[in-house]
Amino acid sequence: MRVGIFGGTFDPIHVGHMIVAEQVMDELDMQRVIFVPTGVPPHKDASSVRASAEDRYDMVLAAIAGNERFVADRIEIDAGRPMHTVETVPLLKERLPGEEWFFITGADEVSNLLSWKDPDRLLEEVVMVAATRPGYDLSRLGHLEARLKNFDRIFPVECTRVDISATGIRRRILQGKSIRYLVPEGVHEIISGRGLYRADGKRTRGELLKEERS
Ligand SMILES: Nc1ncnc2c1ncn2[C@@H]1O[C@H](COP(=O)(O)OP(=O)(O)OP(=O)(O)O)[C@@H](O)[C@H]1O
Ligand SMILES: O=C(O)c1ccc[n+]([C@@H]2O[C@H](COP(=O)([O-])O)[C@@H](O)[C@H]2O)c1
Repeated sequence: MRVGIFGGTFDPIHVGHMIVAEQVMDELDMQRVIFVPTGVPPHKDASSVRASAEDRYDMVLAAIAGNERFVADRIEIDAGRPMHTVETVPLLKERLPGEEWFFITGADEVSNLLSWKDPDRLLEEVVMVAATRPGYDLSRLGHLEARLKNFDRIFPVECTRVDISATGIRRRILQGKSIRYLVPEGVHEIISGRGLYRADGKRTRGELLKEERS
């Protein structure tokens, strides 16, 4: 069985992630994609993560609902401490069935691979899939070739490019703008129902302005 691991902060998970997961799965004939939301991020300031790990996990569950090949795993959330991918991957491989393992990332993230913990060891564990993302040219990966023993284990996959980012979605919410269709419907319901990413924790600026006017 071919399995893809898709790690991410998913703050929130959005349609860009779903397109990458589906198209990489299809292109590489994977039977399963495991979404692994970061608990305490190993590579960025924890305070830059806006939603709680539980909210982000619930949004991942809502996003993958209805796709029997997509599953989610809490390993990094339950750890309650930073986990580098090179630590997470062997634990998942021990616990779950699978013969061929891949780690799915956007091309932007792969181009930073030298700053990850033990990238060459990670590339022994998984083939790293670099999914195309608007604004990130795959030729930018060339600089890794001389620096990584296992550079040939990086596999670019051309995906439909959608210029959506979690940062852009959070910004739109703060501006009181709609994010409908940028995230799966179930994720939209969680964000609006729980008032996630709003400046006041409850209503958007647009909603407050509408209330003031009425
Ligand atoms: N629109 C997209 N197209 C291709 N890959 C994407 C896209 N959005 C995110 N990714 C990839 O998905 C993985 C997880 O991304 P992450 O959860 O950090 O989302 P993000 O949109 O990049 O978030 P942020 O804007 O907060 O940095 C990363 O490897 C990232 O490169
Ligand atoms: O292991 C590392 O050193 C490492 C450094 C940077 C990113 N990652 C992983 O890459 C995935 C995508 O990260 P992000 O910040 O784009 O959500 C996520 O699973 C991170 O844990 C891992």
